[in-house]
Amino acid sequence: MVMKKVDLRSDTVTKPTEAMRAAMAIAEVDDDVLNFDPTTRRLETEMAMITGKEAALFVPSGTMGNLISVLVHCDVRGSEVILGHDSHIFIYENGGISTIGGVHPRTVMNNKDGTMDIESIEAAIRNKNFEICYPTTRLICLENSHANSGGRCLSVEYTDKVGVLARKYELKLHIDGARLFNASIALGVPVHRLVQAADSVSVCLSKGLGAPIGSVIVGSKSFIAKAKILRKTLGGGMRQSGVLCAAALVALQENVQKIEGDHKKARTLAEGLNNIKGLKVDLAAVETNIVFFDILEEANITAQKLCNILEEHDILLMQDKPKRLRIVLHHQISASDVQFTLSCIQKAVNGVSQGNGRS
Ligand SMILES: Cc1ncc(COP(=O)(O)O)c(C=O)c1O
Ligand SMILES: C[C@@H](O)[C@H](N)C(=O)O
Repeated sequence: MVMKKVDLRSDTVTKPTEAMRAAMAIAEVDDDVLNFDPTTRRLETEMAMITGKEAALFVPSGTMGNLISVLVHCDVRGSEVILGHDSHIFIYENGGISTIGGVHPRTVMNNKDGTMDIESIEAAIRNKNFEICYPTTRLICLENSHANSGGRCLSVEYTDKVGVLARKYELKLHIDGARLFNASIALGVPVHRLVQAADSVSVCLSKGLGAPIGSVIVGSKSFIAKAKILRKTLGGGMRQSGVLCAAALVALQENVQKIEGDHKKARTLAEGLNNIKGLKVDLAAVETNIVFFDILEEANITAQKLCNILEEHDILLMQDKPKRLRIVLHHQISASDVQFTLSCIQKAVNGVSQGNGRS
């Protein structure tokens, strides 16, 4: 019997549901480069409506969504983007905005809650009177929810303030909204209101929404027109993309309502971990589906060793640092999976002899 893996490495690991596969099989498709694929257009129309933006564009990944967005806003040589020192764009996207786009990053420290101090953002904006030396600031990037802060949510009030600052200096605002639906559900704020201040947003379909592939960038019609050309330049123009978008449409119908449950499972897991001697969780940081936990010295086990022990029980986690691990909940993790994981971690950390332990 093949044991089901409890895959907690990320919310990017979900498999397409039967409903998604059925929709993919019968999707109405056409060439989305030569004209438009009807199913892709349906998804883009739906996402523009949900986010309150004029237009949308389906892209293969969140990394490409962010890259295209930054490069459209910073289309002049010598451009600079202000972004968090712990942002996904700065840390995990191979420096693409610079290596491909020639855009200069200007990092501002992220606070524990994923925000950047407004004053620090303003201080980082270049003085145009010294352009003989300075790059030109053209864009500010936020990330909501903020992955490396543990999935913390940026409030609509904060986002609006950054929007006011951007407009004050005639800058654009992009939001990396890979987990925007998680932030919306956690805050109880509609998606369109949460991103109202943004000129562009990149939303992942392949994370908490559970679609197998893709992201959507949204913005003005002129922004999306430029983005579509740049997507083709980067090799992201897809032909019958409706096969993929059909699954994403199912995800929008079926999985948004499951996100709150993911957050509850994350909370249960976080509280359970925090009750295990030798482990520490910042419970205040657990606002959505991501849980970071630290292994204390008294536990006398490394993150890698714990990952290895858990893998023997078909539980997969991602190591963040030598004594820190990350767990990401998604709709294919059950409440019993959470309890089984807690039980296995308890035994591994407390050094209890390992049985399979699985009911
Ligand atoms: C906050 C954030 N932004 C962007 C991305 C990039 O998405 P993708 O993996 O689809 O390139 C990820 C993770 O993958 C992410 O966690
Ligand atoms: C690792 C990172 O790139 C990915 N976005 C994740 O959160 O799993």
